[in-house]
Amino acid sequence: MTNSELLASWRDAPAAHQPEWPDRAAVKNVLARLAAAPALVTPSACDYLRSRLAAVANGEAFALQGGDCAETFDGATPEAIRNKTKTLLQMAVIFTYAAARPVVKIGRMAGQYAKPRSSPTETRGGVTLPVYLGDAVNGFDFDPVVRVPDPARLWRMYEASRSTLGIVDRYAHNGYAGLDQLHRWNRDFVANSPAGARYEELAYEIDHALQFMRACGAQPEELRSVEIFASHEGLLLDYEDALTRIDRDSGRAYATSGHMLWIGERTRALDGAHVAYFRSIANPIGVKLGPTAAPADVRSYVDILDPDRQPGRLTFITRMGSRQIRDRLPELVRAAQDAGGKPIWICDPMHSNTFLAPSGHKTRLFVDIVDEVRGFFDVHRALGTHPGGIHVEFTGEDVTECIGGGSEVLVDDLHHRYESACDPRLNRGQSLDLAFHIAELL
Ligand SMILES: O=C[C@H](O)[C@H](O)COP(=O)(O)O
Ligand SMILES: C=C(OP(=O)(O)O)C(=O)O
Repeated sequence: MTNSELLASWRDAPAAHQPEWPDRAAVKNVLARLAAAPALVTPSACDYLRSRLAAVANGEAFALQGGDCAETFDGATPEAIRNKTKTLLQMAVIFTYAAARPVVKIGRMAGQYAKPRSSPTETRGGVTLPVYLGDAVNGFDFDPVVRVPDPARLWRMYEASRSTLGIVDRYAHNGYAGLDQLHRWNRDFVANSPAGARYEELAYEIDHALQFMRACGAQPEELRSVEIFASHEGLLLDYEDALTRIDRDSGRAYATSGHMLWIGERTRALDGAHVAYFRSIANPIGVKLGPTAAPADVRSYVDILDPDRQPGRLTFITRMGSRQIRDRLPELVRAAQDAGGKPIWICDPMHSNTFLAPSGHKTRLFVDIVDEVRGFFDVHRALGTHPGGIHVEFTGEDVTECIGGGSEVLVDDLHHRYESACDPRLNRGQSLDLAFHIAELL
């Protein structure tokens, strides 16, 4: 198959969870605009992430992937993005110190605007409307006009992603994200949170170590800037295809909407359009694996998506649920080994631990999240493989969406600040608390 045949091949396969746009001409127009627009990330930056992930595949680094369940256009403010970035950096510092290994930081950011849903419709008070599919497709308000898929939103997704990348990039490189700012990230937070206070103690220890290093003449690069990569679920294939660019040097195709894209649990059919599209791009990619994933599927993903067995190319993001992780994961890890693959294994302890609280809020128990991560580490330790990282949904705000952890959110607190546009996220205290639990495992 030629490169362009490979790139076009996804169009012949069934594509699950694609929006039904009412105005096809408008879709064509916006896709043409996107196809002519500048790439959001460069192929060389994607290759660089792959090289960093190769260290994770080799057991020399740990990966932290996290951010909102569903980004929103209104939520893409500099302050909210900085708060999310700070949370990501604080968690990463906790891991780095605990594991004494580099942490590859990957935001669920700058592109996480489309959601696969369980049902195509939502009913409230006897009224049924199309379900919210993410800001890239329709609006969140329960209103018949707002819920109609609008292709102009694909352009807004591009713009919001571009502006988010710019904010993160400035934050990462202007001195605010360097290790000498450890206390500053926590300043607004330490007073009212046990996890913040624990973090502060750790920050003092790190300060001490840094002073020692400076006294020895060392100037670690992380003191001044950090690397933060962007990832999202590559759900909307028309959007991804329009932003696919051929790298002039290598002749390979790259999704330029983000450094790393993943295939979701609902769209990972082996003969489906998502697998076909992902096969054609050279980015580092992920595949979510839920409890129904079979060992034979894993062998096929390795063969189809990582034919060259390139370290850092393929990540399996497992989301089994705290009750199934210990039973389901071992055979999948062995299947990847049988196929001669060396994928990265990342634990998503969020997506199979969701339930509906009596108040009607979708929520997750902090203890289940911790337990799934523990199960993930137990399995890898027993098999002698590397528990490569975690994938979490969090925000930098003090929301009340998950129960327990940090400064204890109770089931009756959920309504106080439930702001997620889709699934429940850890707030900042819960995120740091989780990071300290994981640090013990590291
Ligand atoms: O984030 C994951 C899915 O999009 C989400 O869990 C779907 O939620 P639903 O089951 O409410 O549709
Ligand atoms: C939809 C998601 O998860 P999953 O595919 O694992 O259900 C997600 O991570 O947003």
